[in-house]
Amino acid sequence: MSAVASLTARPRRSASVRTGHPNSAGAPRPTVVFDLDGTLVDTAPDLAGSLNHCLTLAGLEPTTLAEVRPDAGRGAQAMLRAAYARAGRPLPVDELAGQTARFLEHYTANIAEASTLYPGVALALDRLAADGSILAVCTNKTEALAVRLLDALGLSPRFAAICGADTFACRKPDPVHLHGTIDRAGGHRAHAVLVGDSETDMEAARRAFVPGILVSFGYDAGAPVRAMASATIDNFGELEPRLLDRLTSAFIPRPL
Ligand SMILES: O=C(O)COP(=O)(O)O
Ligand SMILES: [Mg+2]
Repeated sequence: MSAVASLTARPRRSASVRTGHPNSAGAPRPTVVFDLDGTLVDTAPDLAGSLNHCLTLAGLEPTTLAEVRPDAGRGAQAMLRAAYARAGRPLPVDELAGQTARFLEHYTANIAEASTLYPGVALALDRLAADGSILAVCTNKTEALAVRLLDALGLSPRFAAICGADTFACRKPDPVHLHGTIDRAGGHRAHAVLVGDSETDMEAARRAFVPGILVSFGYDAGAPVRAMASATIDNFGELEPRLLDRLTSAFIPRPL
């Protein structure tokens, strides 16, 4: 039998029921959980815009996108701390608190001005959904900001669950966040993967006993993170059902 014939002979998964239990053909439906910043969406331009809004009001020079990008997935406080450090200016606790509130207010109002989907995201989500995968988002943005961004980009209806840093008691890398997302999506923990761009994501996957797929184009894809990943993809064309089947069927958690 040719490779094509053997693939087409494989039972198709039913996309009609939102549950992780096997469909009538007996095939388990994979749950594909995505990180947001640096994985589905390049949010660095809008994050840099909000950071520069804060820096300018504090009398500091604006920072460049290249300087912001490595910290773009680490939250507002990390970006502010790094920018003040680059400028050689101390950042007392009360100023950090005020600047964080200012950052979030500006970012909420400008969340989808210059943020863009990474190439191939929409097609990959179509393809995975057509194959019967359950799709979900697990991000360390707050849930409200994540929903706001995904709404603005027209992506929200594609996901069975969108869970943020404040959805559960714990956030990534705590496995509670990833397990809760899978559960809320109606998925099955033994047939799930996490697609992410950072050490936080790969650590969350490892602690949740779920394969972690690293995207090499995100904000944090250095050698240490690659070593933690079960697989690395260079574009969304590589996120294929065959890869998910291979990872979920042969997954042996790495030792702690
Ligand atoms: O906003 C953050 O802190 C990071 O968001 P992410 O988990 O979607 O990368
Ligand atoms: Mg990220």
